[in-house]
Amino acid sequence: MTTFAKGHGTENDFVLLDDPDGRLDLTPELIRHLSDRRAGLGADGVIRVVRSAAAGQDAAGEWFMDYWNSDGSAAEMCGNGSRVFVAHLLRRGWITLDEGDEVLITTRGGVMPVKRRGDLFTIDLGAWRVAGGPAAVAAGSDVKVTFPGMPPLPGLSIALSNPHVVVALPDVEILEALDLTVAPIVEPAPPNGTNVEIVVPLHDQSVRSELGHLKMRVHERGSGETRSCGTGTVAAALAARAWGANLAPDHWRIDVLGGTLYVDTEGTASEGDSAKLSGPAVIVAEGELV
Ligand SMILES: N[C@@H](CCC[C@H](N)C(=O)O)C(=O)O
Repeated sequence: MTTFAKGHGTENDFVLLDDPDGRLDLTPELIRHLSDRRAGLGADGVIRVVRSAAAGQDAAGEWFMDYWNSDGSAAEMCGNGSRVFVAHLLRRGWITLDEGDEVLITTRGGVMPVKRRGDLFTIDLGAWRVAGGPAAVAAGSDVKVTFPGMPPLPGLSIALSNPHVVVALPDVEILEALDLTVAPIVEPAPPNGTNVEIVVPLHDQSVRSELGHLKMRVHERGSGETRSCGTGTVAAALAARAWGANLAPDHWRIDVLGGTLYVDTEGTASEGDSAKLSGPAVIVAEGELV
C-alpha cells in the first residue's frame, strides 16, 4: 500500500508519494496518471519521499525529494515543492525542525538547507549564474522568446539548479493577455529545455528601492502554465536584478497567480553563491493509492 499526501505552495500543487525505503516502482506512466486532473489526483508534479540512502543519493541530506513534472520527466529541483516536502516530512514525524533551525534536503540539483519560521519556509538554492555571463548581463539578453501572435522578445537565461529564461513585459495588461497554452519558443533552443518566466516590474525602477516587486506568470518545462514556480521567482528576481544594475535591490516580492513569494539574493550581477526563496507550504489531504 502506498500512502500519499496532496499539497501546494502558492497553488503549485503536488502529489507526495511515501516511499521511505525506496520500494516504489515509479514510472512516467504512473506520474502522468496521478497528475491527471480528471482521471488521477491532479498535480503539477509528483514528489517521491524517499530516504537518500535508499535512493542511492548523496546522504548529506537524509531525505531525497525525488521530483517529477506532470509529463513524467524528471527535474533537478522544485522550489515550491521543497517547502511542501519539508512540511510533509514534519507532518509524518520523519523529521523535527525547531523554529529557526535548518534541515538539509537532497535534490537532483544538490543538497539544500530549508528553515522554518511559523508557517513560512525558506530554502537556499545555492549557486546561480546568468548563463551567458557578464556579456549577457551587459546586453540584457542572450535568447529570443516567441509567444503566439507576438514578435520575438529578448530573454535572459538564468542557471539555477534547473534552467530558466526570463522575459520582461512593459505592463500587466500584456502579461494577462499572454497565451501560455503552448510552450514559448526559445531560440537558440536550450539543450535540456527550459522554464520560461514572464515578468512586469511594479516598483519604481528610477530610484534604488529596498524591495523590488514583480508580477510574474510562468510556463514550466514538463508541466505547462502553472500558478507559481518557486525557482522561477528566484530566476525572475535575478534577471530583474541584472537588468536594474546598481539601482536594483537584493530583496524581492514576487506576485504569482497563486500568491506571493519572497526572494533574497546576493552576489555580482552575473553570479552568486546564495539565493533564498521564502513562502508557504500547505498539505490539503492524505490518502492511499488503490
Ligand atoms: N514548480 C517548480 C519547478 C518544477 C520543475 C520545473 N518544471 C523544471 O522542469 O525545471 C518550482 O517551484 O521551482
